[in-house]
Amino acid sequence: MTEAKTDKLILRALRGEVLPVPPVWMMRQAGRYLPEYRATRAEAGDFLSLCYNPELAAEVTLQPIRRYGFDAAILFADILLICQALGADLWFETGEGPRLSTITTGAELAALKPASAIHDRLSPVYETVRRLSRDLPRETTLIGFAGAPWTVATYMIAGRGTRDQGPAHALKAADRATFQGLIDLITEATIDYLSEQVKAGAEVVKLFDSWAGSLKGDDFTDFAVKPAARIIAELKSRHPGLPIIAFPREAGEGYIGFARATGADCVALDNSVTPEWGAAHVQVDGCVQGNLAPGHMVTGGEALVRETRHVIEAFRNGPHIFNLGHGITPDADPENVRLMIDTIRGA
Ligand SMILES: Cc1c2[nH]c(c1CCC(=O)O)Cc1[nH]c(c(CCC(=O)O)c1C)Cc1[nH]c(c(CCC(=O)O)c1C)Cc1[nH]c(c(C)c1CCC(=O)O)C2
Repeated sequence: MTEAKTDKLILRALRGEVLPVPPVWMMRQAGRYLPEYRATRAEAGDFLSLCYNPELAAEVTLQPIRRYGFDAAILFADILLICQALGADLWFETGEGPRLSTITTGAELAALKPASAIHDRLSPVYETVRRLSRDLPRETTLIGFAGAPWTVATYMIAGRGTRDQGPAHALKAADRATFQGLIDLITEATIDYLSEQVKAGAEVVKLFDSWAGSLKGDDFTDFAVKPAARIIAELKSRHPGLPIIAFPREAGEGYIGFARATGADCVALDNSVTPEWGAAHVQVDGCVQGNLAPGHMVTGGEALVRETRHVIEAFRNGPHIFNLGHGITPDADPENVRLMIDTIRGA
C-alpha cells in the first residue's frame, strides 16, 4: 500500500486517529438536491438505469466531490440492487419509492438464485468502482456499501418500504425457517458483493441497517448484530485491514457495544441520539460517524453553523468522521452544504 493511500484523512480517522479537523462526507451526497445529478439521471432515463450505467454512475459519484471536495466518495448504487441480483423484480414508482416482488413462503425463497449468481447482474457496479478508483482525486477515500440483511429482507418480504416493518416481523413470527433462510441468503450474497467491490477498488465499506431500530431484545442480537458480525469477520479475513462502518440506524441502547460485538471500525449515529451521548457511549469504543440533523441542509442559517460546531465539539476528544444523521433530502439547498463544510474546515 502506498503512503498516499494510508494518509487519507478518512482512513486515519477509521484507524482511531483524533484529527484536528474531522473529515467529512454526507449520506446521499449524490442526489436530487443537486441540479447536475438531476441532469445526469435524466440522461440515464431513470434511477435504476443510472445505477447500472458505470460511466454515468461514476459521474454522479464524482459530482459532489468536484463541487465540495468531500473527503470521501460513496459509490452510486442502491441497497436494493442485490434483491434484483438474487432474482426478485425491482422497480421504482416515481415519487413513491421502491417496489419488489415479495418473498413470504419457503417456495418463493427457494426460487431465488444462489448467492454465487449475483455477479452477472452486479458486474456494472464493480465497473463503476474501478472507474472511480482511477478517477477520484488521490486524497478522496472511496466507500463501497451494501444494505444489512435485516433491512434488505424488510424490503424483499413487504415488496416496498414500510413504516414499522410489519410484514418482516410477521414472517419472522410465523415461519422462522423461511425468515432465517432469507437472512442467511442475503448475508452470503452481501459478503460476496462487498468483497467484489473491495477487489474493484473500494477502500472502506459501509453496511446500512436503516431499520435496525425496530429489532428489540434477542431480535436485535440475532438479526442486527449476528449478520453484521458474520459479514465483517468474513470480509476482514478475505481483505485484512479493510475498514468497515456500520449504521444500525435508531438502535438506541443497541449502539452501545455495537462496534465490539460486530468488529466494525466505526459506528454511524443517527439523530435519535445526541452527540454527547454518542461520545460517552459509542466513541469510547472507537471511531464514530455523524450526526448533524439533515434538516439543517434545508433550513441553513445560524442554527446550521451552531449545530455543526456543536457536533464537532462533542466528538473532538475521539476519532470522528463528520456526516449527517441520515441522508440529505431532495429539498436541501446546495449552498447550505457549502456552509456546513466551511464551518467544519474553518474557512
Ligand atoms: C433504505 C435505503 C435505500 N437505499 C439506501 C438505503 C439505506 C440508507 C437510508 O436509510 O437511506 C442507500 C443508498 N441509496 C443511494 C445511495 C448512493 C450513495 C449515496 O449518495 O449515499 C445509497 C448508499 C442512492 C439513492 N437511492 C434512491 C435515490 C433517489 C432516486 C432518484 O433519483 O429518484 C438515490 C439517489 C432511491 C431509494 N432507495 C431506497 C429507497 C427507500 C429509495 C426511495 C426513497 C428516496 O428516493 O429517497 C432504498
